[in-house]
Amino acid sequence: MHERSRATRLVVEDVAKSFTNHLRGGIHLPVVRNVSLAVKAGEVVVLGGPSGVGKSSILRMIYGNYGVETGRILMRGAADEPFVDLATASPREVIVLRRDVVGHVSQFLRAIPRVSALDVVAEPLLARGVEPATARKDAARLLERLNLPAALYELPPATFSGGEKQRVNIARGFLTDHPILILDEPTASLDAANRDVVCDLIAEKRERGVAILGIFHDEEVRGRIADRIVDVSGFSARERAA
Ligand SMILES: Nc1ncnc2c1ncn2[C@@H]1O[C@H](COP(=O)(O)OP(=O)(O)OP(=O)(O)O)[C@@H](O)[C@H]1O
Repeated sequence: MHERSRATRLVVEDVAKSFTNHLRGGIHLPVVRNVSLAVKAGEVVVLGGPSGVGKSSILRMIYGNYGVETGRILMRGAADEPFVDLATASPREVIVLRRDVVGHVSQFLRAIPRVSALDVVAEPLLARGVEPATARKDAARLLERLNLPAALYELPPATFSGGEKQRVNIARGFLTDHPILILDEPTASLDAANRDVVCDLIAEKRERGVAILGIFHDEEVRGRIADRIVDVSGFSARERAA
């Protein structure tokens, strides 16, 4: 079992994941097993290892997008709160954890038709009861920091460039103050200047005691932000190619 302290916010304990393809005669694809790691408040942990080893699958289990086969995923928002096991949480509990405890920036923005960029970013604040005018002002400030042209704020992001969509996605994930933040390659489609902004935003979250777990393929970004790299190869459930 992983060592836990008051600062621990996220614990992944003996988690396994495999996929079964029912359309292909039930082909069973083991991905990871015995995944165990912990992230403390104010710590940035990066998942490493080769393509296909299971990094994104681990993040998806932690955010509740993929079911957890075995093991536990414990999270809490503060030292004096009890841990909740996301692996066995009800859909309603998962919604509450996502609202209050765990934030997420995915690789791609899922744009909602006709909703403006500003409202896409402001939405998680509105869900937490923040005044619409305040939420939109905060959203605009963050989009400005990420160099999104103001002319785009009122437009739906569906037609934005890859990097513009990703900056809307980042702003949405960083605007709230979740105590745990899951980042799935947020800098992948960004230019150098905006990558710098995202590194600064991550450093600010860490300063404020957020526990961060992410995937970053960019070596330079890793070097700047990672307190620790966990190599997922150690949890691979596959036979190594000879
Ligand atoms: N929904 C799914 N159904 C079936 N197989 C899946 C599913 N999601 C992931 N996999 C498989 O699990 C394995 C691990 O994928 P995953 O995306 O977690 O790897 P990764 O380490 O994040 O890779 P990359 O660095 O290339 O993004 C892959 O072989 C992938 O095909």
